[in-house]
Amino acid sequence: MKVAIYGQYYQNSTEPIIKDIFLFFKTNNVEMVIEENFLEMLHEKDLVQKGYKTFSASTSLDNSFEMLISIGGDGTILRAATLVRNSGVPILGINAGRLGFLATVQKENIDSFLQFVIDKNYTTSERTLLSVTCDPKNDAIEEGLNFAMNEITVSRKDTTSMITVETHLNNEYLNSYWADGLIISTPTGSTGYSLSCGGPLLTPDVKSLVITPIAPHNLTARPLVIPDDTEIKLRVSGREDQYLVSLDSRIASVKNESVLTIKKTDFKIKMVEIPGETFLKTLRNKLLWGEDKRN
Ligand SMILES: NC(=O)c1ccc[n+]([C@@H]2O[C@H](COP(=O)([O-])OP(=O)(O)OC[C@H]3O[C@@H](n4cnc5c(N)ncnc54)[C@H](O)[C@@H]3O)[C@@H](O)[C@H]2O)c1
Ligand SMILES: Nc1ncnc2c1ncn2[C@@H]1O[C@H](COP(=O)(O)OP(=O)(O)OP(=O)(O)O)[C@@H](O)[C@H]1O
Repeated sequence: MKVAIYGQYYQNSTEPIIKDIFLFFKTNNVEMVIEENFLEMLHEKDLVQKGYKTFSASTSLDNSFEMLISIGGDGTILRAATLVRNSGVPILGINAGRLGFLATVQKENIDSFLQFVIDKNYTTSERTLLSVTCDPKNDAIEEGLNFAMNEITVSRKDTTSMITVETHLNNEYLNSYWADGLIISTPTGSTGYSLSCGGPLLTPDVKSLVITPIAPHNLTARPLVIPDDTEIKLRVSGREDQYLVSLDSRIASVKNESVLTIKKTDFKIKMVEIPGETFLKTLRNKLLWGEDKRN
């Protein structure tokens, strides 16, 4: 068995996690291929021996990998998705961060969870992604990386003034949102930024997207759930020349009046689900459902 290992940061708390993972996989004869920048950080701290094979953003993973293990928080998983791309390699997140909504394995239980991996006793949950193209073309929206697992947003830049987001669905006019911005969220992203702006929660397997305005000044503008095969076109205007487009954690500046076309990608990202660690359990645990002792 071969696994890819990825992390974005090195902190003191990385050491015990790495030790646990490496010892477990070595004992079980699992080959580890490590993302090149992360391996450099581990070498600097003298945490692992030399001689490991590496991968990078430019050498895409293939289906000879059982999975990619992401060490960090949700942000690290979002970045891991840009390494996995359309390879079909599933992602398992070990939560070294704070919330860890997508990173489901707690660092205290690494061994018992990795045993499920060795035994191939896990399922995968397929996540819909969104892609964006810009007309005229915008080099800051990197070709090949123009997709998001959580959401694509447009928002105001360098101003407190609101933007107007003219929105068409399948070429039919929907609305011109007058707001700080607009979020187009996948079901995965529905528990992220969209939730903070009053959007609904979607389970990951729902075939829908959510359009959630960010602080709309039109008080009747509400989050809207649409089928995930909808083509969404946005044209932004505002006082500044440019506005911001975000794809999960990444941002680009786009010129006003450009047309953004957003639709789901033709590939999905697979997230590893360990027995007993379901989305519903994560909802209860991370959103503290059931903590109200009155019921
Ligand atoms: N006001 C907000 O809630 C807000 C604002 C900007 C971005 N975000 C989210 O942050 C993401 C980028 O992450 P980052 O690490 O670069 O930023 P960050 O460091 O600001 O962290 C954002 C927080 O959102 C959580 N998060 C990310 N994806 C999530 C998901 N699918 N479900 C539940 N929680 C999730 C993370 O655990 C983290 O606590 C964006 O995709 C967006 O969803 C949220
Ligand atoms: N490899 C790592 N080793 C140890 N700690 C890490 C590692 N990666 C991330 N962390 C910790 O997690 C924090 C958040 O990481 P990351 O940016 O991946 O997640 P996030 O998007 O902020 O989400 P979350 O709220 O789930 O932590 C970091 O600031 C750090 O404290």
